[in-house]
Amino acid sequence: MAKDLDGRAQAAQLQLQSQWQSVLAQTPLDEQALLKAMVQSQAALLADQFYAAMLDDEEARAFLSHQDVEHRLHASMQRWLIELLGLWDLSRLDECLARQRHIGLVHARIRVRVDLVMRGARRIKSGLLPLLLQAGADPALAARAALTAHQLIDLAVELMSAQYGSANDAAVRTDEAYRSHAATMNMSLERERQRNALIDWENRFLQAMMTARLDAELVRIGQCSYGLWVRHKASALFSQSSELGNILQLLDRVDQVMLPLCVAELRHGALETLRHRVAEVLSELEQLRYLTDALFDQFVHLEGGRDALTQLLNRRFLAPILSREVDLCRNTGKQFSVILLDVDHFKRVNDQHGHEAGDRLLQQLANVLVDSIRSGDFLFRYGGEEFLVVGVELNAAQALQVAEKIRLAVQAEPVALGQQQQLTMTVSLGVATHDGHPDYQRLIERADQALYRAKAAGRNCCVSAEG
Ligand SMILES: Nc1nc2c(ncn2[C@@H]2O[C@H](COP(=O)(O)OP(=O)(O)OP(=O)(O)O)[C@@H](O)[C@H]2O)c(=O)[nH]1
Repeated sequence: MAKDLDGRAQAAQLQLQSQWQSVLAQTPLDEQALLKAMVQSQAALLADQFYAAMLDDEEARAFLSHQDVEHRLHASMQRWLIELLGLWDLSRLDECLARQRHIGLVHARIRVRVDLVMRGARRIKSGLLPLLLQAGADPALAARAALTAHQLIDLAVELMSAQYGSANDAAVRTDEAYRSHAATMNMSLERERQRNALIDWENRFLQAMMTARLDAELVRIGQCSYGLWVRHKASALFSQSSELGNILQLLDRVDQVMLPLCVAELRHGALETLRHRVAEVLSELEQLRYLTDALFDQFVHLEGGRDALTQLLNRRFLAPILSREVDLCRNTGKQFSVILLDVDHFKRVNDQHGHEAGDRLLQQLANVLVDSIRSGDFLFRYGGEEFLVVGVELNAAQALQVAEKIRLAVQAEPVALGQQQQLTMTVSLGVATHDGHPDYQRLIERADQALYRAKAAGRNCCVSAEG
């Protein structure tokens, strides 16, 4: 079903592309020149008209009146018009189409309704002919040029709307895909099967090494049953998982780099070097086993929306939660903040103490975080060793205080690694407060930049995006 939808959406896009192409190819040069001259001198006025139409709508007024939005969107609206009506270069068509799709995605994210965009476009269209005539163009030529401009604007809006629709459908489809796969598969059986497939390949690899027939006999790991499962089934089932990307990279590394090295050593090398190469492959297989287990663990908990390791919220629930907070903030005027947190030098922990110790450290960190925030706040495992707090009804100064409290709590609680050993962990934090901008992605980006500054400032500190 999802595939059919994708296929249909692609066919519709190709159709729009070819229609756009023929408008560009068939428009006479005098029409092109007229539209180009008009849009270059009147883009600001047309953008004003577009916004005036949108601002008629009370809901749109709430987010369009944000100063930053007004400033940025007004400028990008002018660029959009100049590109649409002033650029008659077929070689840049792909770029132009991609831009329309991107605009559609942004609209979906900040939930600008499609009918509002169409209303703005209609206002622009109705202003075009008067502007062309006002510039002194021959009336017949002006009428033809206005018609061409209408076609281009319609095509652009259609492309945006198509993208808007698929962006909204995508989240639902992802859920459906996960659920329907889960329902039809016995996941613990599947996990066992893949474990065995990996062991099977390992045995064949060792056998091929012992009989020195690596070249002829051994199927590449990417081609064996485990590799096929990863590339086809796991990619569909676990498409949002970071482990999957790592697994694919490891498979490539084994096939492209490590096996050729083993072959070379078998032919010409010393036994000691060969042993070393084999050990390297075995260590990569161990890593694959770890990542594959993590993949399945995630799946089991995904249904509940929890991250498997830490039991915190999974980041795919971030979008609906932040959207709702943006709405609440608009209605109540109460600000909320996000705190993005990253463990310092976490790679060293894994390298020196092993992945299991790293996992334990992340679990303990999750507990400290839960204890440091209020029960109304949201806590996400944002990435591997990154966490995100959505602090509701929290202004910039309060959010910075919470971040500092978290930083001190983490530092104060060493992780027990063995009977004797303890490890003090530190974290860096970036804090950003919602400033009324409707796109929550901007808020996360600001927190991310603040976190980057905290790392650059030497780690184990908090930086606020508000300066
Ligand atoms: N044990 C464990 N390790 C993970 C997990 N997720 C990600 N990692 C590891 O976390 C490490 C993150 O390393 P980097 O991004 O280089 O950052 P860092 O070492 O923390 O350094 P800074 O962030 O610059 O202080 C990588 O080695 C990942 O493999 C997990 O769930 N468990």
